[in-house]
Amino acid sequence: MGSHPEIPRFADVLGSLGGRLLFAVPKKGRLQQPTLDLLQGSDIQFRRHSRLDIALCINLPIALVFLPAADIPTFVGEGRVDLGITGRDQVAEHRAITAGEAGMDVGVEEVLDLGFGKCKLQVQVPEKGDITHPAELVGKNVVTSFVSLATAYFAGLEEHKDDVKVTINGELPEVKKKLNTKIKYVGGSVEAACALGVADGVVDLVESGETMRAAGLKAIATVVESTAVLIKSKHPSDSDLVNLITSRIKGVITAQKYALCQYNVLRSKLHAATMITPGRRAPTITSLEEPGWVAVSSMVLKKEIAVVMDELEKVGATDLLVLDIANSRTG
Ligand SMILES: Nc1ncnc2c1ncn2[C@@H]1O[C@H](COP(=O)(O)OP(=O)(O)OP(=O)(O)O)[C@@H](O)[C@H]1O
Ligand SMILES: O=P(O)(O)OC[C@H]1O[C@H](OP(=O)(O)OP(=O)(O)O)[C@H](O)[C@@H]1O
Repeated sequence: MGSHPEIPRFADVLGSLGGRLLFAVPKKGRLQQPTLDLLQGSDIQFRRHSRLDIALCINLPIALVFLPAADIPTFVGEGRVDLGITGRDQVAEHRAITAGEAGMDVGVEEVLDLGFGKCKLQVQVPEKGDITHPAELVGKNVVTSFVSLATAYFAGLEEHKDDVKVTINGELPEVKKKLNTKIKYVGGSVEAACALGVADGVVDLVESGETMRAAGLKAIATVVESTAVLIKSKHPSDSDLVNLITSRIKGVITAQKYALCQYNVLRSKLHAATMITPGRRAPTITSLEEPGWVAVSSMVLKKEIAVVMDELEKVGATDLLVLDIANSRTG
């Protein structure tokens, strides 16, 4: 028999944490890579053994725990894990679950919107069918992976059948009685349920809409709009470290969103130019050796950069440069 190299076990690593802050990150799926990129940008260094779902950070007293995105709000909500990254849809589902269980507290606070993983949880029905409004699904079969959110949503519809504007962005309708609508759980490929005759409608995530259209479905209402979020437990083990990680992640996100725009302009045109580039707090202005001229440097949203450059040229700015920001700390 060959000898096996020593493979650390999850329980052993967990038992030897020595007061480290636990930070849950998605172990797979669409949120994993952008989350790992964010950790790298925040200089949270770690080494992960293959197959092991826990990794100790090398340069901070943190341990990363790799968990399914759907389970992260539960672990953070229970308070054993201090921080987590998951979708707002998953946090909303956790809220809907805990709202339905007497004495259970949601236990989770959203700290930061991370901007990636943008999608919508939508009510969808067959494109060629008669249903055009979610209230028409009341009493019928609805299939979803988000059972508690869908239950709360249809409870709202059943209570206010005539109210066409029932949405639960933020507000959760109370589930007071047994629903007439039959909500069934499936773990994936939700979009197939209507074609397979299992559902009259589904509640599923939509990003580009390709999956929905390929399944012959159309969206008729939005239950939750989602992006990835940083969440924390209500009583983290080390609030200072939570604040440090939050600042680092915030710095990386700001750096991704903004570029630094630099240009030269006549002082007489400075007012017009700085109206175009007001900066986050204020632009930095320095005098040039050439009389009457100033140099301006200002943070500009990346998505607006082309229009900003067009406008700057129109007011006479020259020597325009746009520089990437590697990292940032702003107020
Ligand atoms: N098409 C999408 N576009 C953008 N974000 C998405 C999309 N689908 C899911 N998400 C986000 O990613 C989160 C995790 O979904 P994903 O399907 O990647 O998870 P998973 O852990 O691999 O689960 P599953 O095994 O059920 O697919 C969702 O809760 C949502 O916030
Ligand atoms: O609007 P689109 O860009 O097409 O994305 C939406 C699809 O993405 C997710 O599924 P995923 O691909 O993660 O597979 P799953 O069905 O196994 O969850 C979601 O559940 C939708 O099916």
